Amino acid sequence: MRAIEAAAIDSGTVSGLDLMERAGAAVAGQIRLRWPRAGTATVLCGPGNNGGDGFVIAGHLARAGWRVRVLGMDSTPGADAAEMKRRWREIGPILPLSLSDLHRARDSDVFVDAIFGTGLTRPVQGEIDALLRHMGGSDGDGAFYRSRLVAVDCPSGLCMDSGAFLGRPRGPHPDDLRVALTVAFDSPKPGHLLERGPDCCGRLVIADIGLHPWRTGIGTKDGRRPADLSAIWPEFDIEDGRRPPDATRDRNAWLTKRHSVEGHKFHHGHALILAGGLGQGGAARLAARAALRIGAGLVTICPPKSALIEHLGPPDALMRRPVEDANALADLLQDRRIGAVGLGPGCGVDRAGDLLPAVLDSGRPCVLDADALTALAARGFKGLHGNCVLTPHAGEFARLFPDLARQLETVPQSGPAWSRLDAVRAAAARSGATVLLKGADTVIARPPRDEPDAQGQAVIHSATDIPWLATAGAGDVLTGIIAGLLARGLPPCDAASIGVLMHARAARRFGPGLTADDLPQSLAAVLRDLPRRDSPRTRPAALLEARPLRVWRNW
Ligand SMILES: NC(=O)C1=CN([C@@H]2O[C@H](COP(=O)(O)OP(=O)(O)OC[C@H]3O[C@@H](n4cnc5c(N)ncnc54)[C@H](OP(=O)(O)O)[C@@H]3O)[C@@H](O)[C@H]2O)[C@@H](O)CC1
Ligand SMILES: [K+]
Repeated sequence: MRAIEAAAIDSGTVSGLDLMERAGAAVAGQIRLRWPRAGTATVLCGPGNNGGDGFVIAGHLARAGWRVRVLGMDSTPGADAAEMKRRWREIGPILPLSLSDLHRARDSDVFVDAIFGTGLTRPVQGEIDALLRHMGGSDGDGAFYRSRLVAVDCPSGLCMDSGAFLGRPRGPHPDDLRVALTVAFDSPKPGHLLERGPDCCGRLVIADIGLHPWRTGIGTKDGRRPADLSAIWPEFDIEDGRRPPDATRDRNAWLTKRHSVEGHKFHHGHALILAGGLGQGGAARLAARAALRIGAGLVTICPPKSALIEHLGPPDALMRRPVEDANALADLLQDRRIGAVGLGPGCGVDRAGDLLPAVLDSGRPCVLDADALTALAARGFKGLHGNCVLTPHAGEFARLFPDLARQLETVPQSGPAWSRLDAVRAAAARSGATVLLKGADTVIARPPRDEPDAQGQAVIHSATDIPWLATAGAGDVLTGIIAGLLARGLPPCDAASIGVLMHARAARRFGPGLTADDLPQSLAAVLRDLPRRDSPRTRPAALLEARPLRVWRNW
């Protein structure tokens, strides 16, 4: 964000003051949309540009007839924020940013948190810490403030690179400041989407403050993007009322092609799902059904001979082929038409460990999950290659990368804090495979291509609105979706990120009461509703993602 902002200011087209004015106006506009009747507002302003935005908000609300109280600090080192402070002083006074002055403002309809934004570098301390804890609720009236709090860019104290509160143990904490509405600028930051971010930010509105030309590179001198924001924010995850970008519609057309274009089934790929011993076949069958639904032309489930009987029921579209051991699998994989392999769900650790070398030696794109990950943790990463996708949940991640998992648990003392994004990127670089760390805030990273120290592309898929997806077998379905997409020819990182997106959409579409068996069926409805190039009109409902993010323009 800093790089994009700097590129915009360097171009001479906009000044920092312009951006601050647009940012403040956007927040004031959102407040007036949510609280249409002018009331009483208390604006809490910190020392930096976040505080500068606060002075602009105060001015806009005052001109709209609100009774505005501003609590601020003596020191405002930045020139832009100092100018906005000076302009506010022409309208009204600035009271000290203290707990006692906050208590005197209990009659407010709205409290604006403009204390710290993206510039937070260390844990908040002293009087401001006490004030934030009070509003957070551990020793105050949290529910009272929460329903009235609007955060500028983020709730103060939250690190925007990680979604962790600096100076606090990872995970929910009674002191965490949670707000009703967060208005952030241009793009969501990782901290809005990871860890505590989704819960603490409340409703997240992304305000467009005119930085698009510099985000996309149109406005920069060399046409380059100053930062690759798509790395953290897949564009197809936004619902902003516009037509989806062409790339999204092309992708959607590709996803649904299997169902609309004539072609030989082998053109759509052949996925192999390896299954385990008798009585363990459900997980692999869930994966196989999902691979079929996402459009793989052929899917074969491969249990040992003794367990074949378990797979003789529906779905009839599924092919069965016994695979006794690694040699039999290596023979089978001589067939070049087999495009991808799924290994792990219900396989048993011993069998997964036995089959793993044959899968890896074949060089075939593969998804390694569940028991395959346990086997991998025991044998090490040798043989993994760029076409492998690992899909660990937190526990499996800790077994595979214990040091990275430990680092994720330490109390962050300075910003930017080590984040899930950092951890998964490091895991991808170390293992040489695409790594997908499952959770409500899923992170996917692919290994850096050339330079060993470079960071590979990464994607965050934050979906805290579908808690019912945490159900037995949901992970097995994800394995199957990704295996199906790999078989159809998608590169591993795309297969993983589109797979997670479709998986979440299927769950959202079905709603509460979901079991993993319902997911493959629900996928069909999701595919049917994808807006395509040939769609008569876009269907915003199909674009509605994780937590609805709205892009709002006011300039
Ligand atoms: N992105 C955009 O396009 C636009 C962004 N805009 C806005 O700018 C915001 C970012 O502004 P920012 O960089 O000035 O940082 P901000 O969060 O205000 O605080 C930094 C100050 O706090 C201090 N400080 C830090 N930690 C501290 C602590 N624990 N305890 C005490 N002090 C601490 C730090 O001082 P220092 O670390 O040097 O001691 C510094 O003085 C961004 O969130 C958005 O609202 C819009 O105006 C325009 C368009
Ligand atoms: K803030």
